[in-house]
Amino acid sequence: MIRFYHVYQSYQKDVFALSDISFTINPGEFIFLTGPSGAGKTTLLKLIIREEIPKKGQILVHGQNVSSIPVNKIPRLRRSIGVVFQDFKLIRNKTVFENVTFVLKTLGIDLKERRRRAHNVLKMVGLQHKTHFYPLELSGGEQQRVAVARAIVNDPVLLVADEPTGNLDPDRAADIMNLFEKINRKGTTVLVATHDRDMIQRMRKRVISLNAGRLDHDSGSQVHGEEN
Ligand SMILES: Nc1ncnc2c1ncn2[C@@H]1O[C@H](COP(=O)(O)OP(=O)(O)OP(=O)(O)O)[C@@H](O)[C@H]1O
Repeated sequence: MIRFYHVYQSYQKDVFALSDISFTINPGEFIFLTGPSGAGKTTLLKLIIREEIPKKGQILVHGQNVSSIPVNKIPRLRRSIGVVFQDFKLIRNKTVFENVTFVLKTLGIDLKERRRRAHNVLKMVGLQHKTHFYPLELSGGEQQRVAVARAIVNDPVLLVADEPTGNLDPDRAADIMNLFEKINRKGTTVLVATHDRDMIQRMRKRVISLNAGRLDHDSGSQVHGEEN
């Protein structure tokens, strides 16, 4: 599903945001990616969605080498991945409904079906009553939940989330994690970057820890026969 093989990323000469990262994530796994601020978590997620290309090493996502994937195949790769960005990336002049169903519209899915799917996911995140609001009319936590709804509306094969509970109170954060677990049980692979140690402990999932760009620990490395 996802394989990193001796991956390096740098933004400045000889300064590495990621150094020699290798791991494999199998289909259907639920993984937390953790580590201090600046450890490289967001960078790693950006490499998976091909927002960036590694300086060295190989990354396979769904069997494709993301560095060499043709430009015209990138949209298809991205459509199979639901992403919750750290800064939500909601479109300001579109309503919650339009934000959540934007991708469905580009895929030619009709309004009735878009409404049905939006209703389902907005109910899951507890925002069905805010369907026609604009992002700036919502709290930070509500915007975050819209971003989660948008990420799952197209039943992605892989869900990638960068601090998806950072702006939420503990009860809401637990709701979102329960939702992710539910999605995971239906077969979606879930990868969540977070600082929240309590949540990680409570959830008892595989944990990959980064520190200063290096893979510090992978709780699943023996189970999954990795070479870290
Ligand atoms: N576009 C960029 N240009 C230059 N340096 C960058 C860029 N993006 C990230 N970095 C650097 O790469 C390192 C890793 O950053 P990254 O955002 O991946 O960390 P993180 O673990 O996600 O941190 P946080 O928990 O604070 O979000 C940091 O030292 C950061 O300053």
